[in-house]
Amino acid sequence: MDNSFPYKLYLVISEESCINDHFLKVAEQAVKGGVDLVQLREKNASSAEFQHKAFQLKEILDRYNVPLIINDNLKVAQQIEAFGIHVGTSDTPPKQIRQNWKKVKCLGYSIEDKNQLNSSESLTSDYLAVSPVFKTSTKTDTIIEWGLAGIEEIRSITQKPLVAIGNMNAKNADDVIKAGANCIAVVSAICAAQNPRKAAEELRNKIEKYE
Ligand SMILES: Cc1ncc(COP(=O)(O)OP(=O)(O)O)c(N)n1
Ligand SMILES: Cc1nc(C(=O)O)sc1CCOP(=O)(O)O
Ligand SMILES: [Mg+2]
Repeated sequence: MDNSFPYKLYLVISEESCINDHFLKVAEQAVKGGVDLVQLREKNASSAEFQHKAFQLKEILDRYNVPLIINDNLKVAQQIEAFGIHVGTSDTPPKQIRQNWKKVKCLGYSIEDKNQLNSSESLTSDYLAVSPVFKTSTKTDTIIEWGLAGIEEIRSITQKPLVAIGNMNAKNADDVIKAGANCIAVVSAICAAQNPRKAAEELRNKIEKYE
């Protein structure tokens, strides 16, 4: 498998998803617990607010050498010199991102349909997100639910690193890794936890058993 994507536990964070503490504190605790990649996903913020939050978050993550991915917004990603960007089928397509951001180090793309898998958009991406593995109330504008069989099928078609997202938690993380995912991405399992560090540790331990 591709060494250029060594990440195993991916936190997708927003200010509003952090219900028990400030999002910057949640992110730092999550990193201490074993998160090794973070995405800032602010669907309702203005670009200026998004950029401000991203700067603050990047300052913390840089101390731990944990890369920051920006959701959707190429300008914000470039302005804060993020590690990368995640886009889906309704966003700026990956090839266009590459053309406009030559220095992008990590480009993620959501897979909602098998037909996307051998497309040039997927081929130019650094990882593919299985979107979603299981239905989740955190994001409801999705099409299907891949399930474990879906991960296995995607795994048989592509060699790209696969990120599993959608209702991921410490109970299902091992099955998802066994099915062929390389990395688990979570929102609520960490952002809504009473103790984000402990929640991250639990997930990390589960994942590492299958490394
Ligand atoms: C790691 C990861 N996987 C999937 C998504 C979803 O992206 P997208 O389909 O573009 O939906 P929005 O997040 O923009 O609502 C993601 N953000 N991160
Ligand atoms: C940001 C995101 N993208 C998804 C996709 O299916 O592409 S599901 C999702 C939210 C995942 O939240 P939780 O861990 O709380 O289920
Ligand atoms: Mg998007």
